[in-house]
Amino acid sequence: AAVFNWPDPLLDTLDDQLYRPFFSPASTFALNCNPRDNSTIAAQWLRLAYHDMATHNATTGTGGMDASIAFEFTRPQDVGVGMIESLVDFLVAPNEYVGMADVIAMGAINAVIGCGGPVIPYRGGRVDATEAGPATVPEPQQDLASHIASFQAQGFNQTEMIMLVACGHSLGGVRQVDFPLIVTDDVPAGIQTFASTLGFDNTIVHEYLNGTTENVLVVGSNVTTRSDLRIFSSDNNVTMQSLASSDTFNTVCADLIGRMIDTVPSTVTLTDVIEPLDYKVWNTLLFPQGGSLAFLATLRIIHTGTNPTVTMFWKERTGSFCPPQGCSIGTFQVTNVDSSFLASLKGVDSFDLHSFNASVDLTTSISYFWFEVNHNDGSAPFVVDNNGKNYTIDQDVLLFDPRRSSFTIAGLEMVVGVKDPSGTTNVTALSTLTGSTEVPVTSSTTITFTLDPSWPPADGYTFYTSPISGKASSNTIHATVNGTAYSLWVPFLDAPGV
Ligand code: HEM
Repeated sequence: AAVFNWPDPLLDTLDDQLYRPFFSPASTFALNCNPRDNSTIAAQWLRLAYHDMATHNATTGTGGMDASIAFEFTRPQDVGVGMIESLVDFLVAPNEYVGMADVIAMGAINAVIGCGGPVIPYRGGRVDATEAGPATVPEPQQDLASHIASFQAQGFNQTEMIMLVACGHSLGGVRQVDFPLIVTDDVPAGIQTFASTLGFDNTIVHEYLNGTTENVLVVGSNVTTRSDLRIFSSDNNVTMQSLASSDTFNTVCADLIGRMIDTVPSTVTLTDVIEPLDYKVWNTLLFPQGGSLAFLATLRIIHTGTNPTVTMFWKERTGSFCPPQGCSIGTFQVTNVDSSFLASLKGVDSFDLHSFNASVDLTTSISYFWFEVNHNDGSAPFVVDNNGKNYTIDQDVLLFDPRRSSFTIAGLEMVVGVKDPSGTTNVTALSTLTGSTEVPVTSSTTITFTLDPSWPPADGYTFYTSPISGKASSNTIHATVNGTAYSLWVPFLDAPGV
């Protein structure tokens, strides 16, 4: 599993999106196999993911899961409201570190579990394309040889092609409005589903094998577009028969859909599989407050039923203030929060959030922190120290100040403190903006801060402010103070203790 060395914005964000409930649309909307457009959100998300991947060329190492689909919606093979609606579902999820391609991949695994299918391992780190890929999504009117060639190019052999199509077409169906030449007869609700069951299961296989299928790509009156029939029968049904066991079907689909979402350009390296972290440092904030530095931090621990006592320790940045074993403070609040559906399928039902609100000496400041978890059972306290590296605070010169900041209807009046009395520091933020269905879906803008007249200098800090758009999904603040460049990523604006 991926090792989390704090700070790691990519893993940090992906962990939140995977395992924090209702945090990301990509882990929420498709649950309960929720219906939409007479199909399901899950079916729409899975089709979107396949079409995004289908630009891959295994020989040249180009294309794959790269969100190039956002540039390709006008192509006939990508027709359907579900495609654009799925992208809209995901618009708020990317940030500076997590691209849309990672979100589409996350949508695919949540689509499958949302409809009762198997858990698929998730890796992150996909890189978004800046232009359309080749038009290589297979189409129903093409012949078998073209389909074999397409899947070969995407990295799947003929057997795997049969399996992947059966897995994908476990969900959803063909809409008459989009494919009138395929769905030639009127069908209820304008869609001919691939199988008689809604969920992710191998009913598609059984109904194909026992001749009861109504899959229009198998038995439709338009023989030219019977692509599923040509594909499924291309090895005399040997592969389809092998999928008659639902355990085999689930194992095969988890493997192949996993490979599908991990199909990326050869220049991209994905992370290891991201599992729920045993310990995650979360929502750290450092800012000047009434003659000291307020330091807020939360340690997220997988709930085990025991009630450990957690202590946070820290060391000063300069001089000596803390005792040799470090300054320390106990939790001010422990909250038990639910985990996401995916986390619960991995055996993690909830997390305990141990929150700290420390008052750090202003002059000696803080350089790093760590935790001791005491299970109160006579065993030695367990040290949580970022895998031996400690949790390092690299600077205290440029700080986001959540208490001086305020929310407005338009967004946020962000206030940052700069440890420089001159009042002439040039402070900017790079805001990552979401919410556009125009490509590129994620954009960024640079914002300039000005001296904040409502917050006079205090505690050695000068305060600067700027309105930040409500569409900013995260901000990185930049300032150069006395020749040194500082930057601070602000992924969240609130934390326990603010
Ligand atoms: C030769 C290969 C394939 C062809 C020709 C094909 C063709 C089609 C067509 C024509 C539709 C109807 C779309 C609509 O009406 O909105 C469809 C739906 C769908 N396809 Fe495929 N497909 C292929 C492979 C795959 C693969 C490999 C997957 C995923 C692993 C997949 C997943 C889906 C899903 C989930 C739907 C249902 C969408 C919905 O209900 O909104 N397809 N496919």
